[in-house]
Amino acid sequence: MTVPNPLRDPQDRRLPRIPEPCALVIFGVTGDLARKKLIPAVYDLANRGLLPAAFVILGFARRDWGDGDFEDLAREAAKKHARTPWREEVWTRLAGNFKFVGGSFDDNDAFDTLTSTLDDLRASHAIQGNAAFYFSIPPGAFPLVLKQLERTGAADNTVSGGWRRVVVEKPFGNDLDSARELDDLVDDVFTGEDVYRIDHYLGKETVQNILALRFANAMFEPVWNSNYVDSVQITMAEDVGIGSRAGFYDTAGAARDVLQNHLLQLLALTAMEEPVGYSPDEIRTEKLKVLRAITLPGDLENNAVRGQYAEGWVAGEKVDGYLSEENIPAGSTTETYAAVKLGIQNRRWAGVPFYVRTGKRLPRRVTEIAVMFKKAPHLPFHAYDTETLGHNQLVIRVQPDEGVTVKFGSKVPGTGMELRDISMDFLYGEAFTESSPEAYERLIRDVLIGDKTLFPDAAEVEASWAVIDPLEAFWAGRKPHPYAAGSWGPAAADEMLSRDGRTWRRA
Ligand SMILES: NC(=O)C1=CN([C@@H]2O[C@H](COP(=O)(O)OP(=O)(O)OC[C@H]3O[C@@H](n4cnc5c(N)ncnc54)[C@H](OP(=O)(O)O)[C@@H]3O)[C@@H](O)[C@H]2O)C=CC1
Ligand SMILES: O=C1O[C@H](COP(=O)(O)O)[C@@H](O)[C@H](O)[C@H]1O
Repeated sequence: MTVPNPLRDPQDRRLPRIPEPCALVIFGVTGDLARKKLIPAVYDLANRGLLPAAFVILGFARRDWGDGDFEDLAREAAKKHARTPWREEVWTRLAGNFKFVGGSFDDNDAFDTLTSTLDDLRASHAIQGNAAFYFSIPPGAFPLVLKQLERTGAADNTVSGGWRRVVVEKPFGNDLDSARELDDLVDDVFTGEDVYRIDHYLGKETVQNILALRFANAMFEPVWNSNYVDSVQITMAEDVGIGSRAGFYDTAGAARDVLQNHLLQLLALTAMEEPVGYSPDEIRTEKLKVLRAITLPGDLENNAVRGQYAEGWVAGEKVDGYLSEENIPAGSTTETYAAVKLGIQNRRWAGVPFYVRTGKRLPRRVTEIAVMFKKAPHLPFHAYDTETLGHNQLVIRVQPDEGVTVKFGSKVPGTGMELRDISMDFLYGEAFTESSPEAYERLIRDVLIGDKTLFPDAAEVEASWAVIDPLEAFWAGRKPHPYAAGSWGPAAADEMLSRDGRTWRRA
């Protein structure tokens, strides 16, 4: 046992901390994310007893609503999407704490009303001046809402007498330049330490477990490098299409929507060095070194593939192609699939390709990180006995079958010496009685208690755009490869790996 160093591990994380009295202000409270994730997460926190006794949830949207209308929407959303069981008594306690302000982002009166509502709550000692502003709104509206919060003084924690924090959804910017502009603006309006750039993948239990797996054990780290690893495959596949998000999605595409953030964060956690301690700064320092060391191959023509789904069949159901989705402009060349080979220029990973792919309308929803090991340098068996042996694999199954799989060769029972690959599985559902909190539940609580460990900082976001920008520039003006909905993406993505003598793992 050593004396704890408060810089390396600033808090005892075994005990759940209850936030101070506060308000959570959600902009875009009628939207998809707020209804499916944020409001249910607030209910789950209440259900687990992790909200302060004095807590107000304040919704803002373009509706002529009273507090009761908002409460009705929230109840329906929580009942439908919460992870924890429905308990009427929990809802009853939460229910009196809903407030609603209606208006558009360019409506000064609405923001004045919002600010005076927060002032009244502080004056009545309901929230002690503490408030977190959650931007669950189209990314293009971030600057306007920031300016409104600046104009009204609502962002100013010296005036409010408590803390004022802001949670900015992804994508943070549209490229490196716009991310920098947004960084400047958000740091002007709030102080840097009060800005939470959210990437909900970091709130997933299985993603946090990457560091535990790698650094709490002795057996993985010695082989976690280019001496033993042949390649790494990171897959984020979705069976859904773009749903009702055409307006946002068509301006973004798969690379900006998830590659720039979720997938590069998964890559950073997989490839980073051991942090000095489990504190926000130490972890970000190591992730940032990886993000800055990422390179795109010179030959992008053969190593970066973008695709767009055409009509097809998913889970036995005929579905439209992207171009027939509601509100998608005719002839759109936005990609719904992206696959790219990345390198990491450091001693640990030089020469190891990281193949990263994501797509909508693929056969099933699965996110995983597969570390593919090199083949054994020599086998003392006959070649015909080992025909079915592949690479050893360690697969971190992020979702939906949360767990870890290790794949290795084993003797087939019998008198001969035939070898075959087998799998050893760790399943969360079998190993733990505790249920995983939903990512947003974890992250909202972190915002309210002021823990930034799981939030990327400006430098990480900028380093990620520096990877994506040249890719987008290369793709500009090129048509994506069509792929049938329900397939694993364009043939060009398979060819990309086969040129390297590899195949995609069947996820
Ligand atoms: N949906 C998802 O699965 C995920 C979304 N995100 C991010 O979350 C954010 C929100 O996404 P999502 O919920 O899907 O978006 P939606 O389009 O479903 O919702 C947007 C919300 O913003 C409101 N809004 C838009 N314009 C204005 C305006 N001028 N004035 C007032 N309110 C306005 C809408 O209100 P109104 O009802 O009046 O139109 C609505 O409540 C985005 O940044 C997205 O990238 C991140 C991860 C996942
Ligand atoms: O951020 C986003 O993530 C969702 C997928 O999230 P998951 O937790 O269900 O894996 C994706 O559908 C959406 O396009 C993207 O904006």
